[in-house]
Amino acid sequence: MTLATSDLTFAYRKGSAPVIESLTTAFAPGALTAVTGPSGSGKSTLLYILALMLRTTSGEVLWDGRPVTALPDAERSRLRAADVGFVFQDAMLDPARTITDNVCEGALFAGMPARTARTRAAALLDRFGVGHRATHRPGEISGGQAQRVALCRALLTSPRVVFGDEPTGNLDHASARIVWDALHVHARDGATVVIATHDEQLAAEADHRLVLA
Ligand SMILES: Nc1ncnc2c1ncn2[C@@H]1O[C@H](COP(=O)(O)OP(=O)(O)OP(=O)(O)O)[C@@H](O)[C@H]1O
Repeated sequence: MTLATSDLTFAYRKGSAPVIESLTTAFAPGALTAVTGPSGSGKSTLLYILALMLRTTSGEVLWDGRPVTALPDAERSRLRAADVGFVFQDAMLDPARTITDNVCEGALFAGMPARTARTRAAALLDRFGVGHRATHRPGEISGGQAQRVALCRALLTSPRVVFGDEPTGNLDHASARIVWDALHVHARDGATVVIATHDEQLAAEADHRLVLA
């Protein structure tokens, strides 16, 4: 899916200085774009806007050319559940639920049959080396393992769009490599992947770069 912004401006409060001003850009399918820029330049904010978690103050966000800003909340949630995977800097797993249940939750919300979700979850957990933790709870696994679980959750529906907000920020080099490469492979498979990062080495490997000031 092609994501685009047209003259996008965003301020957190009415009358306050915009965090993003008059941004017109596009993110193509089949490519990983690294969004870089100093702390506070609006990288996370841009991802939240593109993922329909925040609404623009003015300007438009286009999903495959369709304006999505003015859609009702329920429709925006439905689009997000159907098409978007999101990996945050912290894995943000539900501590009360098993690893498998954490991975499946969003897909079930998006309407995937439970049996399909569990089968896919098992395959993804195995692929990322955490299959042996499937019945454990988040408190019983390491930070690097938790982030791989979050990656499985983001990829479970094979979403057409995946965002990463500093997805490797808390990881050791080996785990960061696993997460980054998986996101890059997902892009190569045709998805639109947009990652905010401070990691210059990884950003240099991206297909495209958007630098916020
Ligand atoms: N919920 C909020 N309410 C008000 N201001 C906010 C909110 N979230 C972020 N901001 C402000 O918006 C600006 C952009 O923040 P954002 O988190 O998007 O930047 P960033 O480039 O991702 O930063 P970092 O690299 O430190 O994560 C900052 O000045 C920040 O203080």
